[in-house]
Amino acid sequence: MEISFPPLIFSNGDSFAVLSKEMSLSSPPNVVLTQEDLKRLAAYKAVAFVESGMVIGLGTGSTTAFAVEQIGQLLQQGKLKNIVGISTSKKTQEQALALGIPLSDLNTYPVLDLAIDGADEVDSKFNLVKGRGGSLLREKMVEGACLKFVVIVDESKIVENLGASGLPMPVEIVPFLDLYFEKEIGDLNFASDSILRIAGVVEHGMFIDMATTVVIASVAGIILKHKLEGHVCFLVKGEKRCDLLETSHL
Ligand SMILES: O=C[C@H](O)[C@H](O)[C@H](O)COP(=O)(O)O
Repeated sequence: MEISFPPLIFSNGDSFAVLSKEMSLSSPPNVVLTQEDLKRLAAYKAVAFVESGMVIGLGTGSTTAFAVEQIGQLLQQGKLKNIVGISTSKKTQEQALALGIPLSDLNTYPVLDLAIDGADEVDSKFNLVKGRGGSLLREKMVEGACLKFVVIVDESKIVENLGASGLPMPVEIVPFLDLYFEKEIGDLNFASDSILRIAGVVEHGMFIDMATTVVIASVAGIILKHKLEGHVCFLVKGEKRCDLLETSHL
């Protein structure tokens, strides 16, 4: 769906400037984009993939909250119609209901058109670490059932290899346990199998080969990476440039 891009909001400390589409995108205000600004930009870009009639997986976290908010607003404005959301957490469910987004579940809709969610780490092959915000199992169930999975992150989430951040790998068990790796994770599938074999483990936070698109918001612009189509679109200060690259370069 082609929707008009919402005004870009640049913040600098306490002051915010709004760059509307009528204003020149080639000369944005001389302000620094905060991480919140970047999360919002990535989220809004992902919502452009939402079309009327779709069943949408609604992720969890501070980045996804901007996307849910935007979907709610587009529904209220009549720019989106007949959307059904499948939420991945109680928090997202509450936000979606407050915005008037109709919700359902995987029993009713076993296949979703699209899911939008944030991530804690994204590697060069679109593998993810998720769950540091406390949601993981429902995210994996919902995002494993969608045809397209758009991941929205600011540039701080990009890593060479999963585990590079040194932060805990979320593993859902009873009770909750954080699993630490001493170094970056090499063989993701081996690590996954090993963790899942531990008694009591329900699921872990590695989302291996699930994401189809990653939207990365950086101070230089928005980068769209599509895994299957094998190309990268750069949106730098509103100017769209598509470069054809081999998937292996992504
Ligand atoms: O458990 C939380 C989810 O996996 C989030 O999508 C992830 O932690 C990223 O969250 P945020 O957008 O708040 O950084």
